[in-house]
Amino acid sequence: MLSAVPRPVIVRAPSKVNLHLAVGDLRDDGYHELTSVYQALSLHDDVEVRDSDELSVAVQGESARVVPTDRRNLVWQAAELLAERAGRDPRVAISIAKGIPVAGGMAGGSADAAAALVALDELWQLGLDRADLDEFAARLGSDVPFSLRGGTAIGTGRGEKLLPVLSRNSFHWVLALAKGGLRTPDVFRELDRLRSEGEPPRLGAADELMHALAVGDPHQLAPLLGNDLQPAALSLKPELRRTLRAGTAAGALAGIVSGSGPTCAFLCADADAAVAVGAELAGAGVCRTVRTAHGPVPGARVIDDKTER
Ligand SMILES: C[C@@](CO)(OP(=O)(O)O)[C@H](O)COP(=O)(O)OP(=O)(O)OC[C@H]1O[C@@H](n2ccc(N)nc2=O)[C@H](O)[C@@H]1O
Ligand SMILES: Nc1ncnc2c1ncn2[C@@H]1O[C@H](COP(=O)(O)OP(=O)(O)O)[C@@H](O)[C@H]1O
Repeated sequence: MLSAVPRPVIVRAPSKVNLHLAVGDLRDDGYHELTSVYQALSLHDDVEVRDSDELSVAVQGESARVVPTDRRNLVWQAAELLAERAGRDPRVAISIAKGIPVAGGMAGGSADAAAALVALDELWQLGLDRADLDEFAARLGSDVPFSLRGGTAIGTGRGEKLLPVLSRNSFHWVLALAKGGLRTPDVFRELDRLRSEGEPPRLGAADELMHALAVGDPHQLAPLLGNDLQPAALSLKPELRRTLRAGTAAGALAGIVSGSGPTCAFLCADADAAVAVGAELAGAGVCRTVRTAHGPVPGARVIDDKTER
């Protein structure tokens, strides 16, 4: 009798934008204390896992060339962690279809790590519960727990301690993808340098922003978006100032640098406005390429095939 070959598992994981990113002081462990309100966006990566003779990683799509395919890739580390827990060898071929810009401040690597955890739990039938997955996620990176959970959430600690945030309606975004990336540690370091020289203004509490999310009104939300890392990202990539100006000139309600950048995220009044802003921004020559997206969307989840929407 033929033994059944387990089918590959495909998991889709979202990108994120930080609607509010308040950065506190540098801790002894090298991380900064944060308050981050995350929203998961429809721009996504798909991660496929299948049984194989050895662990391997392949990457296609958005800037695939610059993504490592060895132990430096977070999906490799996720596979080793889960295999150790399951007491088995990580013999699995992992294939990543990237839609999320690499080193773009949109948590692409974290999305892939979260997707790999969910996919391998399914492939290897480990039956992990939410708490187990959260713990593995936090070991892989500060943003990975949010990539698992998705939706809209507030993160504290180094960003990994999450609580859901009530958010009504969908919000519509235009994303301006930059030429080249920014390394997250460099951006935090630049913020520390700017703070040692003077005091770039620090964000206050997120209460008003949370209220605007609960109401679901993009006009109310727009002026409340804020990111303490933005001055540092602009200091390292001054050309982003032009991108931000061009987005609001094109009709966006507001524009911010996404997380550690250099992607700029523009909040728009509705889906039609996002298409119009995207078209104008694409013609303005202020970024590498433009995408539209909406949020919130779910966290990493198994899908039947990559054509699923
Ligand atoms: C800034 C944020 C905002 O959501 O994401 P990105 O915009 O890069 O996607 C996150 O805090 C990034 O999360 P993630 O990319 O998972 O970072 P990690 O791998 O945990 O940390 C990479 C490095 O960033 C710095 N780091 C990260 C998180 C934190 N709270 N304080 C820090 O100082 C540290 O130098 C750390 O060594
Ligand atoms: N699966 C992955 N996808 C993208 N980058 C990855 C991945 N695994 C590890 N990396 C490394 O992480 C760095 C940060 O990538 P990414 O997560 O896309 O950006 P950000 O931290 O700005 O959101 C990349 O430059 C790359 O070297």
